[in-house]
Amino acid sequence: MYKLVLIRHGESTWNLENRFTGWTDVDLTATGVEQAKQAGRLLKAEGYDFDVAYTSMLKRATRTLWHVLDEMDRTWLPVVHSWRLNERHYGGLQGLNKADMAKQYGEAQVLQWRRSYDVPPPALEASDPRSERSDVRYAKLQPEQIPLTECLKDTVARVIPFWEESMAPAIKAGKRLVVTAHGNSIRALVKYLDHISDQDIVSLNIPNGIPLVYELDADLQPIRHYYLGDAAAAASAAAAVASQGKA
Ligand SMILES: O=C(O)[C@H](O)COP(=O)(O)O
Repeated sequence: MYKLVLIRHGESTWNLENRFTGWTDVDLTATGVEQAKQAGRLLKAEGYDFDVAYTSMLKRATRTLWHVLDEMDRTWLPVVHSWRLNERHYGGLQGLNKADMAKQYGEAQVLQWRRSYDVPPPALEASDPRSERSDVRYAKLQPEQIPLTECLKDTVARVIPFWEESMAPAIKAGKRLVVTAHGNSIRALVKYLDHISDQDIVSLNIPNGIPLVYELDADLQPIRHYYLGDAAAAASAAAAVASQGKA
């Protein structure tokens, strides 16, 4: 049996301000730092250890990983960064307040933008100053690989090749992985692993900074999954994420 640990980054400045973030590179708040440290302490206390860490190209996930590894005295572990683990690109919504958008366009529209499987939010213009197409960290990508918007289906389409090419082979080679990523890149992976339908994925929300453990069989099929620590607190934190789109 293999174990895979997934952690959504701790609270970010734009989580606190309730703004659509996507690929915008915002930092953790003091609360987010504490959540990340707490995740590391919990993992250590529960006897977890890792051989390799995976994270995105964004600082809220990267710093979360650093705090986790620091608490575990594992700052020397190899770290793999991939743009494929970045948050879902939120297109023209990036920077806008979720509750304001619900007031202006209605909660049903915001729910569709946030959670529908295959309807993307309005796209950014490639020339929009918010576009990441000229960001040096993505210089090795083709411009078309840098999204101007994404629905979850698009995020699945970039996360799963990385799972298959890098993460899954590492797990099968006996490496213990910790992954710090984002609400929707984790939803993409979880949808794939648990074979969640396009309808049921709408109601899945991932809380900040709580380790989500997957136990996987020899074929990497999930046996069970659970949040470490207080299950009720994890459920209420996930419900709070769902509520961010209310007017
Ligand atoms: O990009 C964002 O705004 C958040 O990290 C995830 O947002 P969501 O829960 O609204 O999809």
